[in-house]
Amino acid sequence: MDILVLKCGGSIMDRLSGDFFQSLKELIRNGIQPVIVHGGGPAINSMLALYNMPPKFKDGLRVTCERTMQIVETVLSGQTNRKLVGMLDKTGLKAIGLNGSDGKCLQAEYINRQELGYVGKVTSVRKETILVWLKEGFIPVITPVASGADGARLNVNADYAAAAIARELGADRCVFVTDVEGIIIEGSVVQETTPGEIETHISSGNIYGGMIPKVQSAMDLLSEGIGKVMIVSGKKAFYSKGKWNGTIIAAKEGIKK
Ligand SMILES: Nc1ncnc2c1ncn2[C@@H]1O[C@H](COP(=O)(O)OP(=O)(O)O)[C@@H](O)[C@H]1O
Ligand SMILES: CC(=O)N[C@@H](CCC(=O)OP(=O)(O)O)C(=O)O
Repeated sequence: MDILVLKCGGSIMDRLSGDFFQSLKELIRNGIQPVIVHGGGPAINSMLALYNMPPKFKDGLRVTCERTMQIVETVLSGQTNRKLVGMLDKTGLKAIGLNGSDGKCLQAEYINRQELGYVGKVTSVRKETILVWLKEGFIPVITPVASGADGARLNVNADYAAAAIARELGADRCVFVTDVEGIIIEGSVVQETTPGEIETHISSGNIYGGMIPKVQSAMDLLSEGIGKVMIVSGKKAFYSKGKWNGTIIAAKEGIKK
């Protein structure tokens, strides 16, 4: 079974194009089984604003108090996940929404409870909860909320959640869908890059902000044997007529997309 883990970023969630869904259809026709993990940072920020709660981040992770955690779960699980499952359904694709804490699919530990509150790092993925749906021909759509050992819900960065899921499923490919066409350096989309080049671009400030958890996850996955990691845009086709569009990050040069 060829599995593709696709992370859909909050930056693009409301702007996913018809071509994006056509790409998914073509992949499925070619025997690839997608698993989707979604984000939703901007939607969480909008809901927090309604409660006059300014968003706070530390090293790219949301500082999450108990009240914020309730809002994170309400927005991600109750709105974003529903919306995405609805869009897939409308396109004629069978999808099933899962909260990461359903069936203890995602288990996590606190990263630093004092500094970040209810923020987790995935420690294990119960893959049966995902595989059971794949076998039935559904696309699992997973919200990055995990169960902590103490029963608390933990907020997990969606890029890292997608990487943990790709790793556990032994996915063939992990694709980060975002609002840019790939890694852009000096105004041009890079077609292919390697961990060595990425480290240089991070040091020079050419890769920054929300792109960092994606390339960090990519480098971790490559070192663990997931051979193909991509950054693609949700505004256009990321796969069409058997060809991939976007940046491929490969362990060494010359890996075909
Ligand atoms: N070198 C780069 N190439 C492209 N985008 C970059 C780069 N460095 C930083 N970024 C930023 O990363 C953003 C994508 O990350 P983010 O906003 O967190 O999206 P998502 O919600 O999809 O995870 C881009 O919109 C861009 O502003
Ligand atoms: C701990 C942490 O930061 N969690 C993220 C989860 C959502 C997410 O990752 O959404 P994007 O993919 O849109 O960034 C958050 O609360 O925003």
